[in-house]
Formats: sequence, structure tokens, C-alpha cells
Amino acid sequence: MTIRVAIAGARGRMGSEAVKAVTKRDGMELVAALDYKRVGDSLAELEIFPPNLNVPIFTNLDQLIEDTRPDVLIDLTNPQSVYEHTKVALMRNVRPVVGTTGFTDEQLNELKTLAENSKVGCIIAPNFAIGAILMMKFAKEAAKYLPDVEIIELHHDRKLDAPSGTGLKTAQLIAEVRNEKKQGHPSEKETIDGARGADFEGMRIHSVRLPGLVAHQEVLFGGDGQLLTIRHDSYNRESFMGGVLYCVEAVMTIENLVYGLENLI
Ligand SMILES: NC(=O)C1=CN([C@@H]2O[C@H](COP(=O)(O)OP(=O)(O)OC[C@H]3O[C@@H](n4cnc5c(N)ncnc54)[C@H](O)[C@@H]3O)[C@@H](O)[C@H]2O)C=CC1
Ligand SMILES: O=C(O)C1=N[C@H](C(=O)O)C[C@H](O)C1
Repeated sequence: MTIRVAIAGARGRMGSEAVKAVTKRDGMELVAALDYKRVGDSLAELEIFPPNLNVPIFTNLDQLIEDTRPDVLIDLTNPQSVYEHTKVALMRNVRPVVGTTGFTDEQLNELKTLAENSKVGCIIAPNFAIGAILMMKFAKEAAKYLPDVEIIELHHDRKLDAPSGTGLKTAQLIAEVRNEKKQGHPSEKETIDGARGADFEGMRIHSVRLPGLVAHQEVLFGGDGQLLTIRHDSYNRESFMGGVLYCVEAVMTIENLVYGLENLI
């Protein structure tokens, strides 16, 4: 069976990479793109895509679903749009594979309920890179023994959300095994607001934004006389594509919402 795929955010940094990955993959057909129109109606009219790629671009998700009937919607847009896209897809029986970050806990819970009630598979993956998933798993394991931890996530300066979805997910996974603990000196005071980073159950998350970076993270664990550093680097956006394609296939086999690829591999 060929999986009919639509990509929201197809003109973006991740979306355009996903267009290439899906169109090259046997067993998948790219049937539509969702983004803002600027040049023409089909991806082929944009220089970045192959000239034979006759895939229509829509600006409205309902219309896209009506006209092209995708099985899966890959969302790589932004924190303002992703919740609505995922909700519309689930309500119309289209399986979302979501890489966009920046969901609130309430939004995640609502989507979980919607997916379960409608029995439509949905995967929300804050990071698709296998190395990043392993970094998160290893960090969770390490936190059982070394509960003093600080997360430093480093990204390109076009990123809209902070902390990153990966930084937040890492903190959530660590919190599953670590008793809440305020880090640093009990009487420490910030002389400049934010100096100690964001506070997640006493754990600190620091967000670095610089041109030249792609996506990087270090998880630092301190113990008596020792430091354990777990680091992952994505040097390009191809690093995420194996995970995107894996999720497109996996989402066809589930009937609920899975948050985080570590729950599938
Ligand atoms: N899960 C993962 O492994 C990864 C996730 N991301 C996430 O993916 C998202 C996209 O990242 P980038 O590609 O760097 O951003 P980008 O800004 O390059 O691309 C976003 C695209 O979405 C389009 N868009 C935004 N709102 C839209 C709407 N309502 N309807 C249609 N199109 C819309 C924009 O026009 C743009 O083309 C971010 O949330 C980022 O954090 C990025 C890399 C890896
Ligand atoms: O915006 C990005 O670029 C990335 N976003 C995701 C996140 O917020 O963790 C995944 C990856 O880090 C790249």
C-alpha cells in the first residue's frame, strides 16, 4: 500500500527537507503541501524543488484534505499553527506526524483525548534524530544516579520557541525518575534576571541562540569530584529525516497519540 502524505510547512527549513525525503521514499506519495503561496500553485514552480514535482500547494488545511485525501499529515510549521492543524487532521481522520515544537501541556492532553476517542494514530516527536532520542534515554538513566543536572540546548537564531522541545522533553523524562530538587545553593540570587536559566522542577534549562548552529544539546550531571556530559549534535536537517519517514510508517499502525519517539523505538 502506498501512504499518501501531505506536508505542512513545505517551504520551510525542515519542510523542504521532508519534501525531498518523502518523494524519494518507495511506498510513500507526496500528494499535497500546505504553506503560504508566493510564486505559483505547485512545488515544481519553486526552484528548490525538482521541476517534475507537480504537487499542489494549499493555504487551507480543510481544502487540502477535501481535495487530496492524505493518509498522513507531517506538520513542520510553527508553535502558533500546529495545534489547530493537528486537531483538524485528527477530526478528519488524517494521521498527524508532528515535528513542530511549542505545545502547551493542555494542548497535548486535548489532542491525546481526541486521538484516543477517534482511534486515529498521531505521533508528536520533539526530535526525530535517533542520536537525540538516545541522548534523552541515556540522560534519564543517568539521572537515577546523578540527580544534579543542568540542560544546555543550543540552536540557530531563527528558532521561535525556548526552551526547545527537546530540552523540555529531556527535563520531563528526567523528572520521571528524579525527586524534585532545587539545584545550586539554597540562598543563590540572580543579579540579572534569567542568569540561572529556566526552572523545571528545580532543574535548570539554558537556551543558546546563535547563527551557524543547527540543533545541539548537552546534559550535564555533576557528582562529587566528577562531571558526566551527554551531548548530541545535529549538523544538518537530513539528520531528522530517518525519524520522519519511520514515523510516517509507524503512525499507520497505531490508534492513539504517542508523544516522543523514545516510546516507539
Ligand atoms: N522534531 C524535530 O526533529 C524537529 C522539529 N523542528 C521544528 O519544526 C518546526 C519548523 O522548523 P523550521 O523548518 O526550522 O521552520 P521554518 O520557519 O523554516 O518553516 C516553517 C514553515 O511553515 C510555514 N507555516 C507557518 N505557519 C503556517 C500555517 N499556518 N500554514 C501553512 N504554513 C505555515 C512557514 O511559511 C514556513 O515555510 C519548528 O517548530 C521546529 O522547532 C525543527 C527541526 C527538527
Ligand atoms: O527548531 C529547531 O531547529 C529544532 N527544533 C526541535 C526542538 O525544539 O527541540 C528539534 C531540534 O532540536 C531542532
